[in-house]
Amino acid sequence: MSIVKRVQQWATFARTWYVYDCTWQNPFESALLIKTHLMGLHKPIYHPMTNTRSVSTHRRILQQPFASSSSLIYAQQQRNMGRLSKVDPSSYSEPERIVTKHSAFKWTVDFTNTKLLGSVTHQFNVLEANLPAILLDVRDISIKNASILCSGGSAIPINYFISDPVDDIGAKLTLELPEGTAKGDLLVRIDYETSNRASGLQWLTPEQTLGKQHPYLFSQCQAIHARSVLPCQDTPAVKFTYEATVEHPKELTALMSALVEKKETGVTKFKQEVPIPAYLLAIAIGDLVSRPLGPRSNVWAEAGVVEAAAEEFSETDKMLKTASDICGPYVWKQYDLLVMPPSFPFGGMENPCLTFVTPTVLAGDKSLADVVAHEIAHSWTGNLVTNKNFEHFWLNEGFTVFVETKIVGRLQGDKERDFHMLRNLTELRECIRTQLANSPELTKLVVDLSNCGPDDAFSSVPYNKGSTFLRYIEDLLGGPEVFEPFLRSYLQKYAYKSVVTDDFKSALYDYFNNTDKKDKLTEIDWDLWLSHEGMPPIIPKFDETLAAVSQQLAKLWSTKSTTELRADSDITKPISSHQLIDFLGKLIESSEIVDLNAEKIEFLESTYKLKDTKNSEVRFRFLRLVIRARLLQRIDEIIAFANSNFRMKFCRPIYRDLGQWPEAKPIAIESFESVKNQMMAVCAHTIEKDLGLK
Ligand SMILES: CC/C=C\C/C=C\CC(O)/C=C/C=C/C=C\[C@@H](O)CCCC(=O)O
Ligand SMILES: [Zn+2]
Repeated sequence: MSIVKRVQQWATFARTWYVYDCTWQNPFESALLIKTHLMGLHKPIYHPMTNTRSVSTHRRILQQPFASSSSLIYAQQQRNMGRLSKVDPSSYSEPERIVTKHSAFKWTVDFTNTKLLGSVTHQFNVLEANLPAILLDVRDISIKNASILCSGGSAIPINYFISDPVDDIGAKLTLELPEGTAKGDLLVRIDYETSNRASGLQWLTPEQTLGKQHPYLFSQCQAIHARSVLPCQDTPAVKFTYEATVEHPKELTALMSALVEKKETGVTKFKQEVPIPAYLLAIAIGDLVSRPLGPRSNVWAEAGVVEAAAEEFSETDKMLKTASDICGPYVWKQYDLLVMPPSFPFGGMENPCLTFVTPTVLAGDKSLADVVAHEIAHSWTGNLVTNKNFEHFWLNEGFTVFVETKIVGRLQGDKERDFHMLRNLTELRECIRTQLANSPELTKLVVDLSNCGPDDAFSSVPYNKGSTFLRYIEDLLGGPEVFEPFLRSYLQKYAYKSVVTDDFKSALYDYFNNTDKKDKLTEIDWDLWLSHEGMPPIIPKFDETLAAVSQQLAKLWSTKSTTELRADSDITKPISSHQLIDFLGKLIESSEIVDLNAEKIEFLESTYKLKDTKNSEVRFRFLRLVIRARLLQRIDEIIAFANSNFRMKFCRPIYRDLGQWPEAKPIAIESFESVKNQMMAVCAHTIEKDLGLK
């Protein structure tokens, strides 16, 4: 073997080794020194915490690209070794030692290079004397400089390095502190820039926008993508206020999850005075206009869609008032909506002061505007009382769906409220049967994220199993009259804080312990609800009037032939779009559908006028039935829908279904490869896994 080849082998092994253990805590240290020498780095390297002299060498080595084949092994090692935070398995930051109180961003938005350039100044509260270093989360962030800002205005540069990359999590930024750092306030400024592959940002070219004239930028930080936008304590255990100065093309409008402080040509200043977790940081910049929705609400969108959006979301203020009646005062001052480009990966995102909402809910008849009720509810459940880490995500989402259904109940009646819950259960069954078929542990209400990134754990379980649990408790304790006052007291008790499930449990016991409901509490099997897999162990008694219709239709269409159906007048009785959605969802669930062929599909399509439906929930379910019927002649239509929006709720199951259909799979893969660059990282990454490409 030539010496060159031998050196190459060593180099490959050495790169793997860095990935395996970057902290020099094992007997291979001397081997590492030899290998780094062979790689041409020529300088010995030292443990980063004990020798600051060689920090520049660390940086050279630790910012090397990491071998992806070994990074997964590394991720497990890293988690098993307990190096990720105890408070939050998805974060390196150490909220038990230091917390961020306030952050000030100064960003220049560079559309040419698709980067944010600038700085963040964090105001920390140091909780431990002599803290050796501040650990922050980063992902694809390039640090230019870091310094401590002194009260007199001077800046002391500090050493820093990035290490310990973990698949789907990011890496650790260590900012070394001078010896004897005291407890209390500490200001640290970091100059940095984002990468053009930042997982939390999406940059659209003018051609990818509705107006085709200007570029567009938006963020999606939940669950742990804020770390690709700025170095931060990217854990919901930490909440901070923020201010931002954003320099952007002067013809565009900049919006953030905050109040606008000042608007000048090409510079917008923002302020968020309510402490938020990093995942609620949000920014959008584009050619945007607005229409008023109420005294504290506007809807923002590209001009081509703003009128339709204003009409669709005209109930926003009513929903806000109803939510305040249920939950307490609205503390965020403004509640605006921003209609996103179709590639936004979720239905809605509860960014404070500015909910992001997918254009796929613009059905033309307000039938999908429940998403807004959901995002409004987050103003209390999630944004005010926040899960401490994403293992307890059900505290955000289960509570939010629970409040959302209460808003629906107040505005549309209890029958609609219960139908909403029952539709959610249809979705949950489908999710457990398909998406989570091979991950039963993710069907638990409280999940273990020590070996799994939050994006991979995301499903409708925390939403629908969580809200079912709360409805069960509400019914058990005597209904809304008894439970809603408790809900308000819980929200008040933990407002501005982050919680785990035990906090909810103790609030519940504290509240009801001295009442006649005390004995009822003993009936709750917490372990069964929180830690067991599968559907909710108890389904509360819901009003089934509206669901009975969709149930009956699903039964007819799954058991009867097309000829029999043509003669059945029951199938043509008028139904609501929600009943149509639930009926199609139940049909998808049926283990057998008699005569599922082109003729039946066409009859279904004509009976319910599905060809020109604007309702994305309807179209999505119908096309899944087309896939189930294996109608290859309609593949273009299926793919066109999957690629018309990258809301993961729709495109993931469609791509997954296509991946299980041998004749369609190559077409699906080819289509996915051709559009994946237009998807947000989270969407491309999960579909890649669904299609078995990763
Ligand atoms: C148990 C799961 C643990 C962690 C997952 C948390 C977040 C993961 C993630 O990928 C981000 C989710 C963001 C969701 C935002 C909005 C949803 O309410 C949308 C629901 C789906 C839809 O309607 O499109
Ligand atoms: Zn939500």
